[in-house]
Amino acid sequence: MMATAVKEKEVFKMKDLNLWYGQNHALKNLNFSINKKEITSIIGPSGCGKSTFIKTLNLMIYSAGNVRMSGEILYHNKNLLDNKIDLVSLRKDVGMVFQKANPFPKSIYENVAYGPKIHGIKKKSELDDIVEESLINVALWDEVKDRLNAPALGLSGGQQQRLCIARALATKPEVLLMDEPTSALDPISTIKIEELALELKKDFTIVMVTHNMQQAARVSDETAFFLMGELIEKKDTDKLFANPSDKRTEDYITGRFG
Ligand SMILES: Nc1ncnc2c1ncn2[C@@H]1O[C@H](COP(=O)(O)OP(=O)(O)OP(=O)(O)O)[C@@H](O)[C@H]1O
Repeated sequence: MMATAVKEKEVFKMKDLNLWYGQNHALKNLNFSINKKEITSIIGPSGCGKSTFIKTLNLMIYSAGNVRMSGEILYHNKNLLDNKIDLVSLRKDVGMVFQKANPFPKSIYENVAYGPKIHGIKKKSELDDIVEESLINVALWDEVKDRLNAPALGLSGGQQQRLCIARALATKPEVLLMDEPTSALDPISTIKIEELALELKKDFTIVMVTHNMQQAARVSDETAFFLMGELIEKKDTDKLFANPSDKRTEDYITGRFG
């Protein structure tokens, strides 16, 4: 018998998820879901567990070492905390981009072709198509199509971040995790990434950690407010900002702390 039913529109469902770094109880009894083809923002003050949480969704959290978890993280009907999970295939389905763009010190082309090559695609024409499609998807193709063999590190910060998103998209994931994807970018590059996220949610499910409440308000369908490892509330972004249910959410979004 299946322990938990997952609704069709739910991509992830957390059930009593707890996480400890050694003795530090960093995530406490999380129970909520992430919906398909929506943008879900995770907000909250520094140290509340945003990055920890987002890294549980593709189990990158294991690389922190000294981590213990209990409960369930259902990805569709699979519990990621079962030890049978194939990490390579999980990370193909659940891609991630980070605060600081981190292209490989290789060409623009090689950055995007890297994932598909690892997953066994060898044919040049097929790789070419994936590279083109991924770069079109992040609105970078026109800017780089004449210099695909140039070093990725020669791009601007905003372009590098879009390249990293293209790299994540090249393996055709279902979910894109974004951990403060714009905090190192100027306002114009930030808006471009936000517009891109809105475009991408037609095809992908996006989970985004952000320090920037205006950003959460601008782009996300749902917003989750974390405080000291707990989920205080999660609901439609408009409702959370206009009409928070919890005093602590209200204090945070009105700038009274954090
Ligand atoms: N690798 C680690 N080892 C031990 N403790 C950690 C580790 N990473 C994070 N923590 C602790 O877990 C808690 C949550 O940290 P986390 O980085 O998830 O918060 P955050 O909300 O993303 O913060 P910020 O907004 O500052 O990035 C903090 O108490 C932090 O010190």
